[in-house]
Amino acid sequence: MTHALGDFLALSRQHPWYLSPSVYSLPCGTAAQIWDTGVLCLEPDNPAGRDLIISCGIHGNETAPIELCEALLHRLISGELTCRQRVLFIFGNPAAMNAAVRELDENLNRLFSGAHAEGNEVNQERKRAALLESYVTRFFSVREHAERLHYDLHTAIRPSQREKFAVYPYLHGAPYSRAQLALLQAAGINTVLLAHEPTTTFSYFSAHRFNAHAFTLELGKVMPFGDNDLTRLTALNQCLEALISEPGWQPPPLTPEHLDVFAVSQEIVKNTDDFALCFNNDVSNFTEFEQGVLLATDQQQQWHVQQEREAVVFPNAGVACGQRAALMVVPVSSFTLPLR
Ligand SMILES: O=C(O)CCC(=O)N[C@@H](CCC(=O)O)C(=O)O
Ligand SMILES: [Zn+2]
Repeated sequence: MTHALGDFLALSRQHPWYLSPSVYSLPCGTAAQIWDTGVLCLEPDNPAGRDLIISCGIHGNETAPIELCEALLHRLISGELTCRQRVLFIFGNPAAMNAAVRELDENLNRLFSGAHAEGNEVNQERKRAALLESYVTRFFSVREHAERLHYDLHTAIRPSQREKFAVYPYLHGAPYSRAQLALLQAAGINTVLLAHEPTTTFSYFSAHRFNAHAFTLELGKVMPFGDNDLTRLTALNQCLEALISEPGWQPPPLTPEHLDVFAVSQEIVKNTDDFALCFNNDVSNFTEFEQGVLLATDQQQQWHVQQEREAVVFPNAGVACGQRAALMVVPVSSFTLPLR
C-alpha cells in the first residue's frame, strides 16, 4: 500500500508538526517507514553499502530542492526507480513551507549540534532541530561501516555568479574527499566553499557527529513553489538516482582544473540592530570588491575588504543579532587541497 506515500509531502504539510509513524512497501519491496512529518526512511531487505540522507526545506521557502526530492520520491513509489541503499528523506520545516517563509521563529539551520537546547527559548524550530538530530542519529546508528552521506539541499536568497555551489563543513584539519568532490562535479556543482570553523548547521552536525560526507548544497535562487526550472538540477538528480539505485556507481574522476574552491577570509557577524551592509540588495553571491572597500557597519564596528579578490557570499542584514550576516571568501587552488 503506497497511497499515503504518494502524497507524503502534502500529508506532511497537512500535519506540519507531527505525523504518526507507519510502514508501507515500495513496488521494489523496500520498506518505507514514515518516522514523522517530513521524515521517511527507505530500508531495502539487503541494502548496499551507502547510507544516504537527502534533506531539503530546512528553510521553508527554498522550494526547488523540495520539488526535486518530491519527484525523486515519486519515482521510487511508482516503481520507476529501484531502491538499493538505505535512504532517509527529510523535508525539514513543513510549517515554514506552508507559510512560504525561510523560518517561523528561528533559523533551523543554526540550531543543530545541540544549539536548540541553549538558553531558555522554546519554539517550533528548536523542537524540530532536536527531533531531526534524533532521526539522523537513529538512521546512521544502524550500521557502523556503511559509507555515510548527507546532502542538505538549499537555494540562496540572492542571485549568484556561481549558480550552484557546495559548502564543505569544517573538517578540523582532516583531508577533503576526492570522491565526494568528483561526485559534486558530476552533479554540476563546480564551486566549493570550505567552511573555516565548526557551525550549528545540519551538514556540520552529520559530518562531525557521524563522520558522514555531508554538504550544504546551494542550488540556485529562492523561488515560489511551481516557479522552479528543475531541468537546471538534472545532473544532481541523476547522481542521486544513481546513488540510490546503482550500488556500484562511481562518478567520473575529479578534474581539479574545473573545480573552483574558496576559503573564508572573514565572517561578518551582526551584533546589534544598527547593523547595515554598505552595498545594494542586488549584489549577487561571489561578487568581488576592491581591497579596502567598506562592507558593513555595526555601531562603531566596521568591516573592510582585507584581501585581493575577496568576494561576498550569503549577505543578509536581516539575520538575528549574533548571527552571520555575510561571509567573505577568497579563491584557493584546487590543486593544493589536501585530499584523501
Ligand atoms: O542565501 C542565503 O543568504 C542563505 C542560503 C542558505 O540557507 N544557506 C545556508 C548555508 C549553510 C552552511 O553554511 O552550510 C544557511 O545559511 O543556512
Ligand atoms: Zn537554506
